[in-house]
Amino acid sequence: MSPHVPSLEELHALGKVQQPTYEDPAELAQVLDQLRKLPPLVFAGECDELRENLAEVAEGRAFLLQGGDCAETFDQVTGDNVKGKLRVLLSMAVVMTYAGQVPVVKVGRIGGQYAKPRSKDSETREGVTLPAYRGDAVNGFDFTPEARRHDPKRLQQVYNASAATLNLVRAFVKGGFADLRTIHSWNADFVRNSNVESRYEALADEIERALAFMVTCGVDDSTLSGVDFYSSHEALLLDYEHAMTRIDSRSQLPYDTSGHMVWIGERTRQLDGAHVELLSHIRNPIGIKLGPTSTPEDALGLADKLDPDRIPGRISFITRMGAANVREKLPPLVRGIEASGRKVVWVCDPMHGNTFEAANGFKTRSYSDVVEELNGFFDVHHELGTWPGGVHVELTGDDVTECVGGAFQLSESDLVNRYETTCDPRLNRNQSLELAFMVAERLSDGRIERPNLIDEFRNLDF
Ligand SMILES: O=C[C@H](O)[C@H](O)COP(=O)(O)O
Ligand SMILES: C=C(OP(=O)(O)O)C(=O)O
Ligand SMILES: [Mn+2]
Repeated sequence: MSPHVPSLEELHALGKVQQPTYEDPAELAQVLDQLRKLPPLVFAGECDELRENLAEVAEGRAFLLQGGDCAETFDQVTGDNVKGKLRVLLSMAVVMTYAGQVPVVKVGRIGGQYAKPRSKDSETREGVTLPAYRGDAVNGFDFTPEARRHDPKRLQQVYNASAATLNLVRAFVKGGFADLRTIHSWNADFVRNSNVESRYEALADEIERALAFMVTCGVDDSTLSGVDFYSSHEALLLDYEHAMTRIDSRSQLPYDTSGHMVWIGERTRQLDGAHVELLSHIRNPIGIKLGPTSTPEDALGLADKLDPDRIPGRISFITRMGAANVREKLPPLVRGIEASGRKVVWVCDPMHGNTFEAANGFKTRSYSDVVEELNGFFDVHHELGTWPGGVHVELTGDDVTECVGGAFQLSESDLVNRYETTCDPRLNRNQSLELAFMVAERLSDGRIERPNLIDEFRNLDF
């Protein structure tokens, strides 16, 4: 490894925030040795390509859609599950591209999102206290001492599960599943009679007609058959991310090859901490979560440390203020960064600042709070003249009942029906598509200054 990347020991010496505690260091060392020998999961060139796409977002010429599970699990690595998530993300992207008239950069919280930071180290049920579940990368969800033990062999399973997922994602997005001409079939088994369903069907009809027209006119339709889709996860486990960091043979620069984009969470963004240090050395595009306690100085310090050369597309600030805070807390951060002359990607995570416990004990979020935070995000950027670059959401392709509200007006008493997440509540398929229509409306309602694709099209030299 390049002398520029600190050793694992040096990183751990900077602190062990949110890290597992393993009983047997030799067992961990053996797993990490194995991981270091395995092939990269993504290629450095793909990370560069995503960074270039994100540079377009930073310039206001594209929009980022980043979404997927809060916590992926090993037993959900199935064809149907991966297909379901991809289907909802691609449908959302189509809605935003067509109705919002903006190119959409598509990034999944997928193929690596297996480790979770927690607010408490332990969990107590009926008088029994055990270590908290920290994601399948660290321990098991079952409430038993065996399952909750931190097991380093799980890191090998993270690699295997990520490889299987990414393999299928690549096959789907390039192998015909994402072909725009099949857009109707993506949601053929939609929950019937919903307002979202009919809006989606109408939009799909319009797109079909537009495509048929293009093809009739002789426009080359080969570009319709596949899309670019990238993977991302929180770079939480230093052991794993360090082991997956490799020197790119073309550039001799280090990349974290566990995913295309990695982000630093709200709980691990300490400027002098190990996570910021490791990510300052890798060349992937980086996300940085910023919660309501973030100051402009925090954001500037992180930007300077993680992107001293101001590489376009390198940094995305993923703000997660909460619906009640966004209008007050976001503007100083945006002003501070803009005043430094930096062009970053501003992304709204409308999930993590809006979690609450329902009366029946389920951890949930209200769809209306999610929309409220997004509206605040769009309004703030509109007022400051900056580009609201993207949205980062926790969602699933299934018809789960984890967040309240939305088209079907899920109530707290509905949560029990299909509550399947192992960590945070996710938007279901209807709620996700509803959100995509809402975002598309905000992007195209004329309030936000942006390139007009129709004008650009008119000026094309045929
Ligand atoms: O996904 C984010 C965090 O891991 C999660 O919100 C923490 O949840 P907790 O407060 O239940 O630990
Ligand atoms: C842990 C997460 O978020 P945050 O770091 O913003 O709390 C997450 O994205 O699941
Ligand atoms: Mn989460």
